[in-house]
Amino acid sequence: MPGLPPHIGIDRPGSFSRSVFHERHPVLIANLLGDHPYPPHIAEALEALLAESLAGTVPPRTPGGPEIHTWHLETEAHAGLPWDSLPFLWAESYFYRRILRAVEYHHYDSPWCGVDPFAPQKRAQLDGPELRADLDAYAALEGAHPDDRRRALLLAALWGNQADLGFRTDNPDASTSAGEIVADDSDALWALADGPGDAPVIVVADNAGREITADLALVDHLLETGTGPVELHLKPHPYFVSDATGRDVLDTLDVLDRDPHEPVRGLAGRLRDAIRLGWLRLRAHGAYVHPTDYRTIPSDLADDFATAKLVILKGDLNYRRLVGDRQWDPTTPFSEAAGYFPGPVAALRTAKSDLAVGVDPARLAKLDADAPDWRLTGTRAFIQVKA
Ligand SMILES: O=P(O)(O)OC[C@@]1(O)O[C@H](CO)[C@@H](O)[C@@H]1O
Repeated sequence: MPGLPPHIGIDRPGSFSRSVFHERHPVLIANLLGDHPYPPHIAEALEALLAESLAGTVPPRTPGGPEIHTWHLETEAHAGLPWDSLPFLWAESYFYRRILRAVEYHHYDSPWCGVDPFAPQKRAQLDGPELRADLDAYAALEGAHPDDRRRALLLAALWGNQADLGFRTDNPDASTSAGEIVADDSDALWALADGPGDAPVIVVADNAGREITADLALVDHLLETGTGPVELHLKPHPYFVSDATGRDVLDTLDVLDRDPHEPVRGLAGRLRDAIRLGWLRLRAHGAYVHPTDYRTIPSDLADDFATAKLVILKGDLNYRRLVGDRQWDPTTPFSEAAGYFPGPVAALRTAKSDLAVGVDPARLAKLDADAPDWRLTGTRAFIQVKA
């Protein structure tokens, strides 16, 4: 779009975005082949997709699945281009769409129809010791001062974004503890969430497992302290390894139900009641798996965003789609980069890609000097608000 910085691409040797394709994706495909007894034709399709994405061009064929018209137009606009020349955001999104095609996720007459290729990885995190520790910490908040509890729930949802399994594909030992918050507009976030009226607060979820668990605890708090309903927006199908779908929310509630801590079981019970009563609305929308940024969201979703009390966008990919996955000067004010968004918006994100906006210039200089890879390690976080 005119007036915006150029897209982040995947062509520059040594860049993070290129490493996602050349280092992360080979591991990702190997994980899928190890996790499932795929028959030869599916294994070959996955290997062919990997080879094509490393050295080939975009074929003219529209990848199957829902919203075929959108994907037809997107494919038409990019067919014949070398993968190397594609914008990072578009290329990644298309890559995951093609994975679903390769594993026949949307093929009604395939036994693999509806089998989430990433389910084994998601299940492992739901059963893992890190989630156990998170739930212990949640239970320990019982009786905490309301301000401390509120802060703890917000920070758990923020740092929960470190647990994204796409990032962990080639960073298995990445830190899982809280790091530095580069921008903290949390007062503005609460001022909006606590505002009067019965318009919903919308939480646009990111990852399943530890992150959605923390998000659900935050949603419960928003329901308890707010004056309107909460909408939790989910992906309509698997995407970017650990992105949360409706199925993942139900699996998470089952895990919470079985927890030894009463406060955790109580959380699950309140959330189930809220869903039944319509206070918590689970929603999915095709726009969340489009290969484009939120400047081009469909009008029905834009209208929902415009009338919400606040939209909380979780995670790095939502951040990339909000401000645009572009070569922004990191000191560009957040309110400028996200100024077009149709309503009040808050981004909660740990930095796991090159993109950053709204960084104070003195802080930027220090971050760049102290830890040149600070944008990529998930150890720096952002809470940014555009009212
Ligand atoms: O949205 P999330 O889960 O926070 O992060 C998505 C992510 O894993 O995908 C991209 C690279 O594959 C990066 O933006 C980031 O590391």
